[in-house]
Amino acid sequence: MNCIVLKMGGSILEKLPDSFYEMIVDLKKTGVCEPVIVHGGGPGINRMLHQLKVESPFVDGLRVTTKEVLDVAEMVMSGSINKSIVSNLQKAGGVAYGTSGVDGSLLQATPFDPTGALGYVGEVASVNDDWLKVIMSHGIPVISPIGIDQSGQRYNINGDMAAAAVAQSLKGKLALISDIPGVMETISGKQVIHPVLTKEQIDEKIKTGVIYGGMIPKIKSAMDGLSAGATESVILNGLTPADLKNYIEGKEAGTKIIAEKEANHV
Ligand SMILES: Nc1ncnc2c1ncn2[C@@H]1O[C@H](COP(=O)(O)OP(=O)(O)O)[C@@H](O)[C@H]1O
Ligand SMILES: CC(=O)N[C@@H](CCC(=O)OP(=O)(O)O)C(=O)O
Repeated sequence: MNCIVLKMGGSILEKLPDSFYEMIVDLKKTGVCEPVIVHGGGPGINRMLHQLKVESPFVDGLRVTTKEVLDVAEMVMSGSINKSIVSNLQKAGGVAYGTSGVDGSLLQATPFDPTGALGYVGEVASVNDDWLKVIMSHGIPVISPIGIDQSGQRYNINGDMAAAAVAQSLKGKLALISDIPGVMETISGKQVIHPVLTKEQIDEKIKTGVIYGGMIPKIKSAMDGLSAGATESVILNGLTPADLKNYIEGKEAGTKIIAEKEANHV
Protein backbone atom coordinates (compact mmCIF):
# COMPACT_ATOMS: atom_id res chain seq x y z
CA MET A 1 0.00 0.00 0.00
CA ASN A 2 1.31 3.44 -0.92
CA CYS A 3 0.90 5.15 2.41
CA ILE A 4 2.63 7.84 4.40
CA VAL A 5 2.70 7.92 8.19
CA LEU A 6 2.91 11.53 9.33
CA LYS A 7 4.03 12.00 12.91
CA MET A 8 3.06 15.42 14.21
CA GLY A 9 5.19 16.49 17.14
CA GLY A 10 3.66 18.25 20.10
CA SER A 11 6.02 21.15 19.44
CA ILE A 12 4.08 22.19 16.33
CA LEU A 13 0.53 21.01 16.93
CA GLU A 14 -0.71 24.40 18.05
CA LYS A 15 1.13 26.22 15.28
CA LEU A 16 0.27 24.15 12.18
CA PRO A 17 -1.43 26.28 9.51
CA ASP A 18 -4.77 25.24 7.95
CA SER A 19 -2.90 24.66 4.68
CA PHE A 20 -1.04 21.77 6.30
CA TYR A 21 -4.28 19.93 7.12
CA GLU A 22 -5.67 20.79 3.67
CA MET A 23 -2.61 19.18 2.07
CA ILE A 24 -3.15 15.96 4.04
CA VAL A 25 -6.83 15.82 3.09
CA ASP A 26 -5.81 16.41 -0.51
CA LEU A 27 -3.38 13.45 -0.48
CA LYS A 28 -6.27 11.18 0.46
CA LYS A 29 -8.81 12.72 -1.95
CA THR A 30 -6.50 12.65 -4.96
CA GLY A 31 -5.20 9.17 -4.12
CA VAL A 32 -1.55 10.30 -4.18
CA CYS A 33 -1.05 8.25 -1.02
CA GLU A 34 -2.94 7.13 2.07
CA PRO A 35 -2.14 9.42 5.00
CA VAL A 36 -2.03 8.00 8.53
CA ILE A 37 -1.41 10.38 11.43
CA VAL A 38 0.38 9.58 14.66
CA HIS A 39 0.79 12.48 17.06
CA GLY A 40 2.78 13.39 20.14
CA GLY A 41 1.94 15.92 22.81
CA GLY A 42 4.99 16.40 25.03
CA PRO A 43 4.48 20.16 25.67
CA GLY A 44 0.75 19.66 26.48
CA ILE A 45 1.62 16.88 28.94
CA ASN A 46 4.31 19.11 30.49
CA ARG A 47 1.79 21.93 30.99
CA MET A 48 -0.74 19.68 32.70
CA LEU A 49 1.91 18.04 34.92
CA HIS A 50 3.20 21.50 35.86
CA GLN A 51 -0.30 22.58 36.92
CA LEU A 52 -0.57 19.42 39.01
CA LYS A 53 2.95 20.06 40.42
CA VAL A 54 4.14 16.61 39.31
CA GLU A 55 7.78 16.25 38.26
CA SER A 56 8.54 14.17 35.15
CA PRO A 57 12.20 13.90 34.19
CA PHE A 58 13.33 12.65 30.77
CA VAL A 59 16.06 10.08 30.09
CA ASP A 60 17.45 10.29 26.53
CA GLY A 61 14.24 11.97 25.33
CA LEU A 62 11.85 9.51 27.05
CA ARG A 63 9.63 10.64 29.93
CA VAL A 64 9.92 8.65 33.16
CA THR A 65 6.27 7.56 33.50
CA THR A 66 4.72 6.82 36.89
CA LYS A 67 1.08 5.73 37.12
CA GLU A 68 0.04 9.34 37.74
CA VAL A 69 2.07 10.59 34.74
CA LEU A 70 0.57 7.84 32.55
CA ASP A 71 -2.95 8.97 33.44
CA VAL A 72 -2.09 12.56 32.52
CA ALA A 73 -0.36 11.55 29.27
CA GLU A 74 -3.40 9.52 28.24
CA MET A 75 -5.86 12.27 29.18
CA VAL A 76 -3.96 14.94 27.26
CA MET A 77 -3.01 12.94 24.14
CA SER A 78 -5.97 10.59 23.66
CA GLY A 79 -8.35 13.37 24.72
CA SER A 80 -7.94 16.99 23.70
CA ILE A 81 -4.95 16.70 21.33
CA ASN A 82 -6.35 13.76 19.37
CA LYS A 83 -9.73 15.44 18.97
CA SER A 84 -8.26 18.79 17.93
CA ILE A 85 -6.35 17.10 15.07
CA VAL A 86 -9.50 15.24 14.01
CA SER A 87 -11.49 18.47 14.00
CA ASN A 88 -8.79 20.35 12.04
CA LEU A 89 -8.79 17.62 9.35
CA GLN A 90 -12.57 17.71 9.16
CA LYS A 91 -12.54 21.51 8.95
CA ALA A 92 -10.19 21.02 5.98
CA GLY A 93 -12.85 18.88 4.27
CA GLY A 94 -11.65 15.40 5.24
CA VAL A 95 -13.09 12.54 7.25
CA ALA A 96 -10.86 11.61 10.19
CA TYR A 97 -11.13 9.01 12.95
CA GLY A 98 -9.36 9.51 16.25
CA THR A 99 -8.17 6.45 18.12
CA SER A 100 -5.48 5.63 20.60
CA GLY A 101 -3.24 2.58 20.53
CA VAL A 102 -5.48 1.20 23.28
CA ASP A 103 -8.61 0.97 21.10
CA GLY A 104 -8.78 -2.40 19.37
CA SER A 105 -5.25 -3.00 20.77
CA LEU A 106 -4.02 -0.97 17.83
CA LEU A 107 -0.59 -0.59 19.48
CA GLN A 108 0.26 -3.74 21.42
CA ALA A 109 2.99 -2.72 23.84
CA THR A 110 5.67 -4.15 26.08
CA PRO A 111 7.78 -2.27 28.66
CA PHE A 112 10.58 -0.32 26.99
CA ASP A 113 12.96 -0.70 29.91
CA PRO A 114 12.97 -4.14 31.57
CA THR A 115 14.74 -2.70 34.65
CA GLY A 116 11.63 -0.64 35.34
CA ALA A 117 13.60 2.60 35.73
CA LEU A 118 11.43 4.39 33.14
CA GLY A 119 8.15 3.13 34.65
CA TYR A 120 5.23 2.72 32.25
CA VAL A 121 7.13 3.65 29.10
CA GLY A 122 6.25 1.19 26.37
CA GLU A 123 7.47 0.16 22.98
CA VAL A 124 5.33 -1.29 20.22
CA ALA A 125 5.46 -5.09 20.02
CA SER A 126 2.93 -5.25 17.18
CA VAL A 127 0.39 -3.12 15.34
CA ASN A 128 -3.15 -4.37 14.76
CA ASP A 129 -3.07 -3.38 11.12
CA ASP A 130 -6.32 -5.21 10.25
CA TRP A 131 -8.11 -2.70 12.45
CA LEU A 132 -6.00 0.15 11.09
CA LYS A 133 -6.89 -0.76 7.49
CA VAL A 134 -10.59 -0.76 8.39
CA ILE A 135 -10.22 2.82 9.64
CA MET A 136 -8.19 3.76 6.53
CA SER A 137 -10.96 2.47 4.29
CA HIS A 138 -13.31 5.05 5.86
CA GLY A 139 -11.05 8.04 6.43
CA ILE A 140 -7.79 9.30 7.90
CA PRO A 141 -6.70 7.55 11.14
CA VAL A 142 -5.35 9.85 13.87
CA ILE A 143 -3.49 7.77 16.46
CA SER A 144 -2.54 8.76 20.01
CA PRO A 145 0.58 6.87 21.18
CA ILE A 146 -0.75 5.09 24.25
CA GLY A 147 -0.35 1.31 23.95
CA ILE A 148 -1.75 -1.68 25.81
CA ASP A 149 -0.54 -5.17 26.72
CA GLN A 150 -2.50 -8.41 27.02
CA SER A 151 -3.18 -7.86 30.72
CA GLY A 152 -4.78 -4.50 29.97
CA GLN A 153 -1.85 -2.44 31.28
CA ARG A 154 -1.42 0.79 29.32
CA TYR A 155 1.91 2.38 28.39
CA ASN A 156 3.14 5.80 27.37
CA ILE A 157 4.92 5.42 24.01
CA ASN A 158 7.09 8.09 22.44
CA GLY A 159 5.18 9.41 19.41
CA ASP A 160 8.11 9.01 17.03
CA MET A 161 8.58 5.37 18.05
CA ALA A 162 4.86 4.67 17.64
CA ALA A 163 4.87 6.27 14.18
CA ALA A 164 7.89 4.21 13.09
CA ALA A 165 6.15 1.00 14.19
CA VAL A 166 3.01 1.93 12.23
CA ALA A 167 5.07 2.82 9.12
CA GLN A 168 6.96 -0.44 9.22
CA SER A 169 3.76 -2.44 9.73
CA LEU A 170 2.11 -0.73 6.72
CA LYS A 171 5.39 -0.79 4.74
CA GLY A 172 4.92 2.91 4.11
CA LYS A 173 6.92 6.11 4.24
CA LEU A 174 7.62 7.78 7.58
CA ALA A 175 7.64 11.58 7.86
CA LEU A 176 8.45 12.98 11.30
CA ILE A 177 7.03 16.51 11.35
CA SER A 178 8.55 18.82 13.95
CA ASP A 179 9.41 22.49 14.52
CA ILE A 180 12.92 22.34 13.09
CA PRO A 181 13.92 22.27 9.40
CA GLY A 182 15.81 18.98 9.84
CA VAL A 183 18.90 17.80 11.68
CA MET A 184 21.02 20.90 12.23
CA GLU A 185 24.68 21.35 13.07
CA THR A 186 26.96 24.32 13.45
CA ILE A 187 29.99 23.80 11.22
CA SER A 188 32.73 26.49 11.13
CA GLY A 189 30.35 28.97 12.80
CA LYS A 190 27.58 28.37 10.23
CA GLN A 191 24.37 26.48 10.90
CA VAL A 192 23.69 23.81 8.28
CA ILE A 193 20.77 21.41 7.76
CA HIS A 194 21.86 17.93 6.77
CA PRO A 195 19.84 16.87 3.70
CA VAL A 196 20.75 13.18 4.23
CA LEU A 197 22.26 11.18 7.06
CA THR A 198 23.31 7.54 7.33
CA LYS A 199 23.15 5.39 10.48
CA GLU A 200 26.91 5.71 10.94
CA GLN A 201 26.76 9.53 10.82
CA ILE A 202 23.81 9.58 13.21
CA ASP A 203 25.56 7.37 15.76
CA GLU A 204 28.55 9.70 15.65
CA LYS A 205 26.38 12.85 16.04
CA ILE A 206 24.61 11.37 19.07
CA LYS A 207 27.98 10.50 20.61
CA THR A 208 29.35 14.01 20.09
CA GLY A 209 26.17 15.72 21.36
CA VAL A 210 25.18 17.32 18.01
CA ILE A 211 21.95 15.30 18.30
CA TYR A 212 20.42 15.42 21.79
CA GLY A 213 17.14 15.40 23.75
CA GLY A 214 13.92 14.78 21.79
CA MET A 215 15.92 14.39 18.57
CA ILE A 216 17.41 11.13 19.90
CA PRO A 217 14.19 9.01 19.91
CA LYS A 218 13.13 10.83 16.72
CA ILE A 219 16.21 9.94 14.71
CA LYS A 220 16.45 6.44 16.20
CA SER A 221 12.81 5.85 15.20
CA ALA A 222 13.58 7.06 11.69
CA MET A 223 16.49 4.58 11.49
CA ASP A 224 14.62 1.68 13.08
CA GLY A 225 11.56 2.21 10.89
CA LEU A 226 13.79 2.11 7.84
CA SER A 227 15.64 -1.07 8.79
CA ALA A 228 12.39 -2.84 9.76
CA GLY A 229 10.27 -2.24 6.66
CA ALA A 230 9.34 1.44 6.27
CA THR A 231 10.25 2.43 2.73
CA GLU A 232 11.63 5.91 3.56
CA SER A 233 12.21 8.07 6.63
CA VAL A 234 12.43 11.85 6.71
CA ILE A 235 12.40 14.66 9.30
CA LEU A 236 10.44 17.71 8.09
CA ASN A 237 9.39 21.14 9.33
CA GLY A 238 5.63 21.47 9.75
CA LEU A 239 5.83 25.24 10.00
CA THR A 240 6.75 25.47 6.32
CA PRO A 241 4.13 23.24 4.62
CA ALA A 242 6.06 23.58 1.34
CA ASP A 243 8.52 21.09 2.87
CA LEU A 244 5.90 18.32 2.93
CA LYS A 245 4.75 19.23 -0.59
CA ASN A 246 8.35 19.17 -1.88
CA TYR A 247 9.01 15.86 -0.17
CA ILE A 248 5.88 14.25 -1.67
CA GLU A 249 6.95 15.54 -5.09
CA GLY A 250 10.37 13.91 -4.66
CA LYS A 251 12.26 17.19 -4.17
CA GLU A 252 14.83 17.87 -1.45
CA ALA A 253 13.28 18.72 1.93
CA GLY A 254 14.27 18.26 5.58
CA THR A 255 16.67 15.47 6.53
CA LYS A 256 16.32 12.09 4.86
CA ILE A 257 17.63 9.05 6.70
CA ILE A 258 19.15 6.54 4.34
CA ALA A 259 20.62 3.07 4.51
CA GLU A 260 24.42 2.79 4.30
CA LYS A 261 24.29 1.12 0.90
CA GLU A 262 22.36 4.04 -0.61
CA ALA A 263 24.92 6.53 0.68
CA ASN A 264 27.34 5.65 -2.11
CA HIS A 265 24.83 6.92 -4.67
CA VAL A 266 24.18 10.31 -3.04
N1 LIG B 1 20.91 18.35 15.79
C1 LIG B 1 19.66 18.76 16.04
N2 LIG B 1 18.97 19.40 15.06
C2 LIG B 1 17.71 19.85 15.30
N3 LIG B 1 17.07 19.72 16.49
C3 LIG B 1 17.70 19.08 17.49
C4 LIG B 1 19.02 18.57 17.30
N4 LIG B 1 19.40 17.97 18.47
C5 LIG B 1 18.40 18.13 19.32
N5 LIG B 1 17.38 18.80 18.78
C6 LIG B 1 16.16 19.13 19.49
O1 LIG B 1 15.14 18.23 19.13
C7 LIG B 1 13.90 18.94 19.16
C8 LIG B 1 12.85 18.16 18.38
O2 LIG B 1 12.43 17.07 19.18
P1 LIG B 1 11.08 17.19 20.05
O3 LIG B 1 11.09 18.43 20.87
O4 LIG B 1 10.86 15.90 20.74
O5 LIG B 1 10.07 17.42 18.86
P2 LIG B 1 8.56 16.97 18.67
O6 LIG B 1 7.80 17.45 19.88
O7 LIG B 1 8.21 17.71 17.41
O8 LIG B 1 8.58 15.49 18.50
C9 LIG B 1 14.27 20.30 18.59
O9 LIG B 1 13.33 21.29 18.91
C10 LIG B 1 15.64 20.55 19.20
O10 LIG B 1 15.54 21.20 20.45
C1 LIG C 1 7.65 7.89 26.64
C2 LIG C 1 7.51 9.31 26.21
O1 LIG C 1 8.44 10.09 26.32
N1 LIG C 1 6.32 9.67 25.70
C3 LIG C 1 6.04 11.00 25.26
C4 LIG C 1 4.77 10.96 24.43
C5 LIG C 1 4.49 12.26 23.74
C6 LIG C 1 5.46 12.56 22.62
O2 LIG C 1 6.17 11.73 22.10
O3 LIG C 1 5.37 13.87 22.28
P1 LIG C 1 6.28 14.70 21.27
O4 LIG C 1 6.11 14.09 19.95
O5 LIG C 1 5.70 16.04 21.36
O6 LIG C 1 7.72 14.65 21.75
C7 LIG C 1 5.88 11.98 26.44
O7 LIG C 1 5.38 11.58 27.49
O8 LIG C 1 6.22 13.17 26.26
